[in-house]
Amino acid sequence: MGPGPAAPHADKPHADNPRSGASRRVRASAVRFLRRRAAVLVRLAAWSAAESAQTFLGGWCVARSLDDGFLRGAPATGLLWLGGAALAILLGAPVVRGVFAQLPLLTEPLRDALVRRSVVQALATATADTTGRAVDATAVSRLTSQTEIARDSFAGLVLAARSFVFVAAGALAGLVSLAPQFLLVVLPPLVLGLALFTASLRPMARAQHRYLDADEYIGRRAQTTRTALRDIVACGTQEPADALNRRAIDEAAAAQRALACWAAVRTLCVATAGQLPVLLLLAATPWLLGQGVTAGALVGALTYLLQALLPALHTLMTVLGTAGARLLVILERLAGPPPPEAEPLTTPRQPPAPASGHRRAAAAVELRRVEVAYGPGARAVLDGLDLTVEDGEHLAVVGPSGIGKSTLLRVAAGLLTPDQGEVRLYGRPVGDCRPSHLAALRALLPQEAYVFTGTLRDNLRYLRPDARPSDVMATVRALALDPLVDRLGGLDRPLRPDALSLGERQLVALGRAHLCAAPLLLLDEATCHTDPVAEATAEHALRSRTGTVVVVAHRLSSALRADRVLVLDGTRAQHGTHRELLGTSALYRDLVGHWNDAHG
Ligand SMILES: Nc1ncnc2c1ncn2[C@@H]1O[C@H](COP(=O)(O)OP(=O)(O)OP(=O)(O)O)[C@@H](O)[C@H]1O
Repeated sequence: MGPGPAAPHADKPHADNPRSGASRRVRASAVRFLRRRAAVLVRLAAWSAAESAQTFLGGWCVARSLDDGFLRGAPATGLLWLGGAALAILLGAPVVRGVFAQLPLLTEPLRDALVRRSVVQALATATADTTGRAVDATAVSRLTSQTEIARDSFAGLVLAARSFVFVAAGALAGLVSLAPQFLLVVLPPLVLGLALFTASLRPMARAQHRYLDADEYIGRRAQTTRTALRDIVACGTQEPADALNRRAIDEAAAAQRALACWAAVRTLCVATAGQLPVLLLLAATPWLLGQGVTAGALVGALTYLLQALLPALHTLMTVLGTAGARLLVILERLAGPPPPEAEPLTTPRQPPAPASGHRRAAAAVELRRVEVAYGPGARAVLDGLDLTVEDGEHLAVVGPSGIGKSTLLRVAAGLLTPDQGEVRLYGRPVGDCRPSHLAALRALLPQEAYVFTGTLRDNLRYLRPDARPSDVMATVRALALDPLVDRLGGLDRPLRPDALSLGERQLVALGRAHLCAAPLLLLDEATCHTDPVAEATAEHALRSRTGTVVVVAHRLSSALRADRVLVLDGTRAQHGTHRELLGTSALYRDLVGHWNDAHG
């Protein structure tokens, strides 16, 4: 009974549309943010321009030291030029200081803006909740670690992007000044690598999103499974729960593989834009020498490529691929709608609003062409089954042993995803319901009643912890549980499950179902160990509460009490009242005959 695993896509973290909307909002906010800080950007560019000069001087001095010094037999001149290159490196120190003085003027306002936004979001979530119970569990993380990560990623991004632009400008200017032919060799692979990298950014960000989503989904599934463990075992739904968890893990593994593939693409881009020019330069040396390019210029060009361009490119691509994607994800989350609610630690107390907003207008259960087979080669247990159970109806399901009655209930409860067909609860496809929604819509009582060590009151209130004492007493009266309460020494005396008979355990579970807020109760031979009087009392009580009851009938009396009976007969299904079915269904007549024989 209670929350069980839902279809794997039931609580997928983000739909596509909210995300693209969030991307747009992030872009617009980023443009506004940078526009307002144009002065800082100009100062940053001014300091970075000095970095261009430093890069330019580095290669140029090396070239001169060879051409005008060492290769001409004038080592003193060569050393002088190398001293110039060293001086350029030393001059880099104040440049770095100047850049870092400007950087906080960009990163701190971003952090402040993100903190402000997180607080507003958390307050909006809390104030929008009229029950006063809403807790945005991610708010603290957004306020602390996520904003810090965003700030650090942004700082890294600014540093890397700025450095690449100005270093590349200095290096390209140096190459042209040494020999314009260098551009013919260096530019094509550089442009190709950068274009490839730019094209891969969007899918790389998508892969990062997918991985984070999958990772978070595993976390939520682990929490859900841990919370619902007792119920999963009690309902015998370990297999579907296991399958869902496996699917979540497989998805995370696939997402991580995809991410690794994009990391490989990034390496290819670095190789194309950064290392291929070096190779081409070496290969083109005879041609370049033929063009009158000097040996010093060649070494200077290699200095530009190896000392300046390649490290800047490598840093840019790594930072964009990792910190950039992280920053994008965090900004989109902060700009988008609040993240999906974590699975509740306890079963929700009230059913959520139905999808259509017309609970009474939608059928409680709708099955359309539902097919279920346990395994690829296995015979279909349910084959193209159509079934509508109206809200407020009481349906009994009958059929020979092993025909698929429990399967039908598990499908209707959203615990078993059919191979084909559609299942709706109150108008909403079960696949679209999060486990918490499913738990609020329906309660499934299996034959093996689940009772835990604790008081009888706790056991009864398990699916509705906030039930008032008067509600509990109403349930005790409705199900005639007084003798059991007396025997146990009161509602608040601890009970031991193994000290209860199977029938008593079923009574406790039935009481729990009576007290819970779910409008749909699915009873899978949940009264088989109770005596016929207790069964009749329980069914009457469950039926008297507002809602729908579907019962896998253990006795003929259950079928007689129902509004309608569904007879499962192999792949065929017939329904009607008891009287109608006696006339139309030979199988039903057999079952009734068997029940009559068995019970005199
Ligand atoms: N997890 C499973 N794996 C493989 N086969 C299964 C599984 N669960 C049920 N089956 C098979 O599916 C068929 C229908 O089982 P189901 O429990 O739905 O029948 P039932 O009508 O409820 O039976 P009973 O009245 O005996 O409880 C049976 O043949 C059963 O062996």
